[in-house]
Amino acid sequence: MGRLAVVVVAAGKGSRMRTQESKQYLELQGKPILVHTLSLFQRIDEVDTIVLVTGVDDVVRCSGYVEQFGLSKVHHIVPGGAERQHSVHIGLQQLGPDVEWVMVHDGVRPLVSAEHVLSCWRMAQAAEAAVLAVPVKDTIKVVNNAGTIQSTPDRRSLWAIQTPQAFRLSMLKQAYEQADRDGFTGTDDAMLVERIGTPVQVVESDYCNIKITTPEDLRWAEWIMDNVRGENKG
Ligand SMILES: Nc1ccn([C@@H]2O[C@H](COP(=O)(O)OP(=O)(O)OP(=O)(O)O)[C@@H](O)[C@H]2O)c(=O)n1
Ligand SMILES: C[C@](O)(CO)[C@H](O)COP(=O)(O)O
Repeated sequence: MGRLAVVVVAAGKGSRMRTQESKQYLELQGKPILVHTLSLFQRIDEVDTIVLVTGVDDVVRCSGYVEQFGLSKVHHIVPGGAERQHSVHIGLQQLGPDVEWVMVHDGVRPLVSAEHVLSCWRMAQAAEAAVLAVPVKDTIKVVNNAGTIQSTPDRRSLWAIQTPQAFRLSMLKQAYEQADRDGFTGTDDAMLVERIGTPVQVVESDYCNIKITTPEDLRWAEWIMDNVRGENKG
């Protein structure tokens, strides 16, 4: 079986969190959010290596966390780019031909369950590309700039996409290179893979795998860690 790498992207500024400190370094249960995320992948036996993509000014403190928290699978810590897509691309470039599979994960999703991570990877091994997702619970409307509803897509076909997103590495690299050549920017990795014609499978996750984005998410994340995901305490 080919080696599995995880690229954890954590080079964002967290502007929607509106804190001076980037949100990935805010503490959850006494440890930085990013440390919880890295610790989760550190504990999964199937993961061989982790690439951490961080802010240019945060490489040194992240090296400190790797030492302090025994994150021995973090083999690369590299500065990211202006958009998430650039950061992922930089992360992928650290991986050599010995790596067959890669999962891309947001540093600010510390509450994914190990079981769902493995389900996603298993699906990728069968289908080349897989992402975690949940069915949307609200009715979704397409609204124009004037605030007028244009249409109501059938909710049964709508899924909220999460990470990790798992792929054969060679195919994902090809998708990133094509996006680069075309000047295309997407908001997740699957979008880049879809546009080179590779089908991406959805694996049902749960609603606890939140992306910590705005201030209320922090309280919600504390609650989930206390009441649902004790095992995610890094
Ligand atoms: N240039 C960027 C932008 C985002 N990310 C990472 O991508 C993940 C998802 O992005 P998001 O939640 O949007 O984070 P931010 O870009 O930091 O947030 P905001 O959009 O509020 O500024 C985060 O772990 C973030 O650190 C990254 O590595 N490089
Ligand atoms: C990749 C992602 O987490 C899927 O939900 C999300 O698209 C990234 O969020 P961003 O706010 O667009 O960076």
